[in-house]
Amino acid sequence: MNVNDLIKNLPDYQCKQNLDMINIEHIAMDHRLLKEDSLFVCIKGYTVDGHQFSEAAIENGATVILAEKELDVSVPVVIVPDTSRALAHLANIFYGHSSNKLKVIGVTGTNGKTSVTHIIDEIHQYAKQKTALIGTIQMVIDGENHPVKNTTPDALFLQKNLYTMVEKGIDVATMEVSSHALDLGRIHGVDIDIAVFTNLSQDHLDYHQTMQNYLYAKSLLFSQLGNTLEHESPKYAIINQDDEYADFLKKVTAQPILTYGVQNKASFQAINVKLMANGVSFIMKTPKGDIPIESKLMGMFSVYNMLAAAAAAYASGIGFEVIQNVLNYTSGVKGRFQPVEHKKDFGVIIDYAHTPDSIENVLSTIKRFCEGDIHVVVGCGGDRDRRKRPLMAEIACQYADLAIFTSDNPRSEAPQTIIDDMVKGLTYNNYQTVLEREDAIKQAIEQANDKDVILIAGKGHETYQLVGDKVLDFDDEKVAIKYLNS
Ligand SMILES: CC(=O)N[C@H]1[C@@H](OP(=O)(O)OP(=O)(O)OC[C@H]2O[C@@H](n3ccc(=O)[nH]c3=O)[C@H](O)[C@@H]2O)O[C@H](CO)[C@@H](O)[C@@H]1O[C@H](C)C(=O)N[C@@H](C)C(=O)N[C@H](CCC(=O)O)C(=O)O
Ligand SMILES: Nc1ncnc2c1ncn2[C@@H]1O[C@H](COP(=O)(O)OP(=O)(O)OP(=O)(O)O)[C@@H](O)[C@H]1O
Ligand SMILES: N[C@H](CCC[C@H](N)C(=O)O)C(=O)O
Ligand SMILES: [Mg+2]
Repeated sequence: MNVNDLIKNLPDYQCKQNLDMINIEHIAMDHRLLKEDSLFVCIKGYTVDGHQFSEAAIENGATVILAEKELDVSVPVVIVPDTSRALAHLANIFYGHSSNKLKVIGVTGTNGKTSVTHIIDEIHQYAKQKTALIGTIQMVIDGENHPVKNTTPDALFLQKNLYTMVEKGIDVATMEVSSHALDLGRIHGVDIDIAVFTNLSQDHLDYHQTMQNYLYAKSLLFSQLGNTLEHESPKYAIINQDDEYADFLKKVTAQPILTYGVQNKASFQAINVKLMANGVSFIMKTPKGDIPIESKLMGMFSVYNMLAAAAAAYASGIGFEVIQNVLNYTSGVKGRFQPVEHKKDFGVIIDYAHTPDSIENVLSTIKRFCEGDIHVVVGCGGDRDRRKRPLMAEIACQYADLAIFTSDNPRSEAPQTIIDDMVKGLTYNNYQTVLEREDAIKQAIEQANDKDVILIAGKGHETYQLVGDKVLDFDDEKVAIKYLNS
């Protein structure tokens, strides 16, 4: 593609060199991944400044550079005020506005994004549509799995893969949209058709500082949903009516709104909810009548996730028979309220709860059916919101009979400091601290009696422990099975 054609719509670029003869085959933001005839985009990151790699990028095949300042290099430099912002738009143009050719469903909220996106994807698959899924665990394009670094990838990775999806004939792409992604503009240029809000509670204050900023970041998904009703297919905002921020988000969007909830009247409302030891049942009131649901998923939070997914699927044009069938058979996502198979007479559940609200939801769900004691093994991530640490510990002690505080991805922090932050000011004494996660799981299992339930929280599907710069193998399920069988 000719570089002039690529950049001509950028509002505020400057370039002293002639770009007429420069055609590029690729765009790259990492000099290590460059190919011949590439545009290299210098991004000022949190760790390093990509501008320092411009020489190396030229050696690796860059024929033009997008930067935020003049560079003394041998190829033309296009200067823009913000390369990240520009990249999102250039990648969208370069990859042929692929999101316009697909149905894109974006799900945001503190908890439940992975769970809801999986149900939405299952519903579309059941309706015989070709689907793609982007989120915390992986990216899946028509059944093929690809690893991911982020819950919502950077704009370049995202646009490139939306293009691949179009090439592969994907009908609908469902993606998690994190608050970081919204704040950093990773989805600028992505034409979202259906935007779903799960809930908002405390997390990521290391990044956003205040709940107000965090809410504002989440709201961008809804304000960016289009400002008119003239679209090829109608757009929808799907909003949890029981969340305290529902009314704010409804004002943010100009698009038609479908609400869901349990406590408040909503387009999709669950009534007669029964929370059982082996699932949930409820009547789903919908714009087209009442639908009984009997699901294997556990807890009130799963009722919300199913309502959100059902509303999104309805907005996407899927019939209620399909929606009902999928809600009745879906068995959830790896590491989300996942029972560990073993022969002992107590239960072991692995769950990705890593926020105060999700820990509370999961523990209160277990409390409903547990006939013995509840033990919880939990830690808090390093280099993440410090303010959630004491809250998570407090809730663990409040709901569980025994809480074992341990490590969960300490990253650059000292594991003991994180645990100290958790227990500082705790008025409960039903806890132990065990630095090594493996020892914590072992001790929880050794202390369990018949009918007890052990919740191993925080890591869910993760198969690693991030310690300093190291990625160490660690799988809660495997470790639990090792001690359950010994
Ligand atoms: C804070 C943050 O968002 N960081 C993201 C950012 O990394 P960074 O700013 O540190 O990048 P950097 O290493 O400084 O590099 C700057 C530039 O130089 C380039 N570079 C770098 C090194 C080199 O040798 N050559 C080179 O060209 C890089 O490709 C990049 O373009 O850009 C990277 C590439 O896009 C992201 O993977 C990375 O996410 C990190 C891994 C991360 O942990 N992010 C978290 C905070 C995050 O975004 N989380 C959300 C939500 C999680 C949730 O679900 O709750 C998410 O969506 O994942
Ligand atoms: N609707 C919900 N409300 C509150 N808690 C939930 C909800 N759905 C799931 N959870 C809890 O939150 C945990 C994480 O769920 P899930 O992975 O779906 O969330 P997520 O929003 O994708 O998280 P992340 O931000 O890490 O990607 C689950 O293991 C469960 O404990
Ligand atoms: N996407 C979340 C996941 C947290 C999971 C937990 N295991 C941790 O490391 O804190 C984050 O990066 O904040
Ligand atoms: Mg997720």
